[in-house]
Amino acid sequence: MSADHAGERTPLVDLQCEAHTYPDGTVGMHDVDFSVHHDEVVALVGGNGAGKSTLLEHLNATLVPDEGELVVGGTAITEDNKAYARREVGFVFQDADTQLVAPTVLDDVMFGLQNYGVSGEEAKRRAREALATVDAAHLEERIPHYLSGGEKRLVGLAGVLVLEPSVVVLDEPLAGLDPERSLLVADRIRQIHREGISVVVSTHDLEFAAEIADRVCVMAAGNVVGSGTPREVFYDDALLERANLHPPAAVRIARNAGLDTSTQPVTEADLVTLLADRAAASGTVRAGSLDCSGGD
Ligand SMILES: Nc1ncnc2c1ncn2[C@@H]1O[C@H](COP(=O)(O)OP(=O)(O)OP(=O)(O)O)[C@@H](O)[C@H]1O
Repeated sequence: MSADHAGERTPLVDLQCEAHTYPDGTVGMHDVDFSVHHDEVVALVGGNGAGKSTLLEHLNATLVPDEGELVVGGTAITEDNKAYARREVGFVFQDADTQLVAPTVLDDVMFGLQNYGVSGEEAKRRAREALATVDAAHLEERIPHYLSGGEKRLVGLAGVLVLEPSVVVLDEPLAGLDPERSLLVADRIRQIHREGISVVVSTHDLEFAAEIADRVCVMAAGNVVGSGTPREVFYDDALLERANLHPPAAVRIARNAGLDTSTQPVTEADLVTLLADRAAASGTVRAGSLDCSGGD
């Protein structure tokens, strides 16, 4: 959906945080007003220490504001109903070890379901289904602790999806993943979105953000300093500079090659289309003969 219309509907998650101060006195974020709406993928971008993880961890009440409020599905979250926030907002941590607790992968994915009273056989069936969704069915008998970083991330995602949350939050989902697994995670995010689950990801990979996001929020020094569609954000040089970010490759290549960027290409597929159109216009290449396997 268009980010411009995002504010017209009741958000799934609505966070107002005047400040979050860590025990050592560091202010992790301040003056943040952040919502997640139905049917959207939001990418949170920003330099190291900008406050992305701090913000994400507020979305399911892992962290709470010094002053402010978290509202999930219209319900204000307090000490007493944090479990509701955790169920509605599934969190895939960057450090997957924090969420893998059981002796085998299958047990681990079943764990949350069993906590909610789902019986053994039913929990097993649903856990297997969730593992298959993230292409990790072959790992079910493995010991979580010994999985590779990328495998842990996929199993963590299965453990979240199996609980059928309304929002999935992923902190740096591509960190440490090989290119094949990165494409798989991007695909899974699109699939989760198609199934009606909203997604929030933090990432340093702006190409990935351009590929998957409906809305990009830019953080700097603990604050959300700008947001918009990928095109709006990735052609806003002043905003990117403020957050110490460089535009995604498609933007840089289009500019460096002196292409007409009035269509604001932000993805590889956009760039290929622009090149194909230009080649067709100059009569050198038949339109459509260039291909881009990365796009959808
Ligand atoms: N547990 C903590 N105790 C003290 N300070 C913290 C803690 N966690 C984060 N911070 C600080 O809060 C600020 C925001 O950190 P955060 O991890 O949210 O940033 P980030 O944008 O996710 O960074 P990165 O991209 O490097 O992961 C930083 O100054 C960081 O040092």
